[in-house]
Amino acid sequence: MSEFLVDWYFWVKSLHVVSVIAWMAGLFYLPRLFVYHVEAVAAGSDTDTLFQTMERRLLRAIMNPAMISTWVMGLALVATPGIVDWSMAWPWVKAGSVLGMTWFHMWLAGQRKHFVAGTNTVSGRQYRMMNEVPTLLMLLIVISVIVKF
Ligand code: HEM
Repeated sequence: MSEFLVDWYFWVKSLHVVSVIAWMAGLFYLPRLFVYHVEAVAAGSDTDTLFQTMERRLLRAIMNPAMISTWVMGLALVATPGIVDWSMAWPWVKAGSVLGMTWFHMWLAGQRKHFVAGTNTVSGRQYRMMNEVPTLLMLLIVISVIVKF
């Protein structure tokens, strides 16, 4: 198994980065959709239904598969011999940050359900502020994995 992971290292890492790009696109875009949904759309209108469809498809067709693939490829890289040195700080910073990113994904999925049920209480301003969470975590993750402090 170790030999297999070493042989496929660059392919696995390429798929990891491609999955990350798709996941991050959704993590940045879905809160923006929520901002417009809460500020400009009347509950029960045709536009409300349209936004709910866009949000459901973005989450189910892009973000969920991309998150799973990011995790699977990332854990395969962790299991590849010689890649992660747990005595350094960067793997811990990255691990904490990806757990934070996964929590943010789950939070967005929960908010989508609130829009469907008509029970959303989060304002457009709060969604704008939450939109900074993936930006900060992405900075931490990319610096960790490239600078390797
Ligand atoms: C979800 C769990 C994740 C795990 C377990 C994971 C793990 C890893 C590991 C072990 C590497 C290999 C490092 C190396 O080859 O030296 C890596 C590479 C990389 N990861 Fe992740 N990662 C995850 C999520 C993410 C996320 C969310 C991002 C971006 C926001 C990200 C961005 C990258 C990048 C850009 C690289 C390539 C770095 C390089 O080759 O220099 N990863 N990841």
